[in-house]
Amino acid sequence: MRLLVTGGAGYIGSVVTALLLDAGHEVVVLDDLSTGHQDAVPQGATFVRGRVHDSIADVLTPDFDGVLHFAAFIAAGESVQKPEKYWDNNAVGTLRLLDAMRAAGVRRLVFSSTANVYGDPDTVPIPETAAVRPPNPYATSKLAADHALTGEAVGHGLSAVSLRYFNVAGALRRADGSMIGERHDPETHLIPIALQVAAGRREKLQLFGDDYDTPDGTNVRDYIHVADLGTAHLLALGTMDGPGHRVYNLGNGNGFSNRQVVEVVRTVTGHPIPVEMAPRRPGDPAQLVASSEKARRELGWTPQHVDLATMVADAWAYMNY
Ligand SMILES: NC(=O)c1ccc[n+]([C@@H]2O[C@H](COP(=O)([O-])OP(=O)(O)OC[C@H]3O[C@@H](n4cnc5c(N)ncnc54)[C@H](O)[C@@H]3O)[C@@H](O)[C@H]2O)c1
Ligand SMILES: O=c1ccn([C@@H]2O[C@H](COP(=O)(O)OP(=O)(O)O[C@H]3O[C@H](CO)[C@H](O)[C@H](O)[C@H]3O)[C@@H](O)[C@H]2O)c(=O)[nH]1
Repeated sequence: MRLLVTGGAGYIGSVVTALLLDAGHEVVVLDDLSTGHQDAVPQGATFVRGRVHDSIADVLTPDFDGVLHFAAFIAAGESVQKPEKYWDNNAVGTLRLLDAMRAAGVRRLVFSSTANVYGDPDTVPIPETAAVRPPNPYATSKLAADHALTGEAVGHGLSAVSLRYFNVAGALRRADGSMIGERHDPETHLIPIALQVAAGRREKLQLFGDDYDTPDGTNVRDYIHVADLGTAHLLALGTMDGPGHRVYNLGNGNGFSNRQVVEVVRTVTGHPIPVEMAPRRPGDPAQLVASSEKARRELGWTPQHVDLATMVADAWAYMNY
């Protein structure tokens, strides 16, 4: 297929681009480099620098078979302080993409949604049928985009899949020995921050809140290896023929508290990780753990790297690569 990847210079988009190229697809990456890196775009992809809002109508010609839409701002905490930044980039950007797809007659779309839309769920692990209670503007902006996809499928025959990623970690090891991984600046995610402490690039890690209703009081998250996440995109693309919008949760069904994550980082790196308790970060749900039964059943998805220590080891190898 000839595919457009928005956000393909970012962490997950660059990994998925590599997997698409390895599978024989032709890939054009559209990215404004607002948080991504041009050197992260895998060799073999065509790179176009541009913002979705301004460039998508020119880039998306009718010869494309589909779009994978990763371009977004991703920091849930920041979104509480700057909601307009998230609504504009994540919700409005997706509307502009849908306009361009409609105009060009391109019908397949795989969208990066998020576990964050569930907020504080009634049941854990969380199925796709759970009530959505987005706890911050990042999550509301992503949920709005999900709803826009549903309307587009009904009104205009779009074939769309929203993949609701839980917490993505690790790095891709390619056949030639090269690696692709997470390189956010500033970094906001727990595992890479803990690894920066291990590497001596930060003095300590702040843990945001230990008074949640969880076993040790810190937030619980479900971590998924970026390579397994990438595979799900290829499987989803293979199932998209007719109109409709499907949603899949992608996680491993194992919850790790923030304290447990830090312990795994200590074990894997062999470095002490000094921790300082800090107040809660606004907009953080207490506990997010996935049920991915639907993805396993309908997409035939079977994650291969379910061990958190493997994800941390791969992220650590990438940091030292
Ligand atoms: N990282 C996670 O744990 C996680 C979890 C759930 C969902 N997601 C979703 O996955 C997607 C990718 O996340 P990531 O961690 O790779 O983030 P990232 O910041 O590494 O990548 C996003 C990329 O999109 C580009 N971009 C942003 N806005 C753009 C725009 N308007 N036009 C063109 N390019 C634009 C950035 O330059 C960057 O390269 C996002 O949509 C995010 O919401 C991520
Ligand atoms: O320095 C830090 C960084 C994070 N945390 C805590 O670690 C946990 C995980 O936080 P991350 O920022 O690593 O990840 P989030 O769970 O907030 O969100 C991530 O995963 C979501 C899906 O669950 C989203 O889609 C989002 O893009 C992505 O940032 C949270 O309890 C957070 O408060 C700390 O204690 N200290």
